[in-house]
Amino acid sequence: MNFNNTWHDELGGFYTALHPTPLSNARLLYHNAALAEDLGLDESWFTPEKSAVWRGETVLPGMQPLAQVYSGHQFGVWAGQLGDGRGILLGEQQLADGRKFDWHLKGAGLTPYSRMGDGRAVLRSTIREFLASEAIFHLGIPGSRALTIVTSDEPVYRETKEHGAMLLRVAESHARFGHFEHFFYQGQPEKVQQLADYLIRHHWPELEQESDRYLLWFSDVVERTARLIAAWQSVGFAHGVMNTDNMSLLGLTLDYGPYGFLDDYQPGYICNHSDYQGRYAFDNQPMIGLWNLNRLAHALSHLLSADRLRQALSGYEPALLAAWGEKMRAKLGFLTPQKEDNDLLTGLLALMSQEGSDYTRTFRMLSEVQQQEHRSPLRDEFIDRAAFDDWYQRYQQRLLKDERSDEERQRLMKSANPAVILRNYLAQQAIDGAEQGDISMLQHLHRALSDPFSDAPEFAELTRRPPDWGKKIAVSCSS
Ligand SMILES: Nc1ncnc2c1ncn2[C@@H]1O[C@H](COP(=O)(O)OP(=O)(O)OP(=O)(O)O)[C@@H](O)[C@H]1O
Repeated sequence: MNFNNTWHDELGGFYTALHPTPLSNARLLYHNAALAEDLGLDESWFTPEKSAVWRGETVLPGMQPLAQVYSGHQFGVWAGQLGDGRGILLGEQQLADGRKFDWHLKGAGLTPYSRMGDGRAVLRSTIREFLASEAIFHLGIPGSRALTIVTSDEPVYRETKEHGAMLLRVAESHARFGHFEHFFYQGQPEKVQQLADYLIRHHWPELEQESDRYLLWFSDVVERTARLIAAWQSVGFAHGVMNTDNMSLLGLTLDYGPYGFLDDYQPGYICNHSDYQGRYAFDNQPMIGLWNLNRLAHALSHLLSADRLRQALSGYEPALLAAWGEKMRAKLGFLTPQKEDNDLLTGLLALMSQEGSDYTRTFRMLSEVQQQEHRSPLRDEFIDRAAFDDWYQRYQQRLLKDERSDEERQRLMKSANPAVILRNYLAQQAIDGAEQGDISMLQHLHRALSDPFSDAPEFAELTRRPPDWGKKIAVSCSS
């Protein structure tokens, strides 16, 4: 196991070095065996004796634990200094194949950036983050991943008393838009440049020798952000807290808090009950991505002229539309683009919104349709049958244009339309069980989310439409 910490070695002034503070009577509750294997960790790493690292009681050779400092805009307002208030970057794992992963322990105790917080995370939010990061990863969307969940007897107070917990999260990088904002607003443009150089050196090495490297790099950040948000929109994922301190420079999904996957298709869905204005509503995400990129561009204004920043930002909308269009065409089973595709897509989405159709189930049922099939079982899901029939007839005509077999199209559609998603009420069942010491639902859900495009009968009950109470679970920033 090979660890170092380049953030520590190359970015003095960007962090405070410190160790985690363990929880009382902490124990490993669950670990991600598939991820462990990918990271080269065998099962012996998860015995009680060797779990001290997951419990924050020890660090491995080569690790240099630290809390990063960053700032950010929260809910559209400059929030000033934030930083890792409850997370500690333990070190960076270097894998033999050249990949590199930050190991970050969330809920690891007080840091100089804890402000009014207690430095802790609770079991509920830790399980939510674990499951969501796995769900997103297996849907093929970039994001951090979760390796271990540690629970404890330490009481942590949110709305009620909860169990203190820790999550070991891995990500290619934890660099955030807020890192640049921090040094820009502190009047330290040389640090902005130092960080850009560091990121290019470690994550965009192919640009290092380019005279235009800052423009090329920022343009790629813009594109990655656009592609990430297009991917979220296609699977119905609402992040919930797209503050600039949660925006990854590498285009990863970071910080799974009060997120929600769409149940009913409501374009204006607000998953975060602390988001009173609906700033982070589902259909606002593409616009917020650009707003956040504009904040980042401002923080880079010593590195690039206003014209060049604008030039890079102008790539956002086309990149987002191209990525979203491609994903939505796959969801509809269109193999070669045709001019009527957009109308068919907006027609279906309008119908779904009017009817409150389940976003995931509707597309999955559409994946079963056969060419020239006059009556699809999907019809029974709609109250306005005439409107559905009209759309369906046009859809059938469109399918004929691809001249491919049903089998080929259905294969494409079933790899774009998941059967299982992480519905809030399912996550809540896993939490309720784990809080009583029963992790069977957590395991079951984790297995299902690891294979979201399959029709495996053992997961059939997870693909049902949620009960009404399940759609109303309130999720807030409290974590
Ligand atoms: N319980 C807490 N104690 C101390 N600081 C906290 C606590 N909860 C949140 N913070 C800090 O408040 C800011 C915003 O919190 P947010 O929930 O977005 O981040 P987070 O979930 O703690 O961390 P991350 O973004 O690394 O996943 C961050 O600086 C975070 O470290």
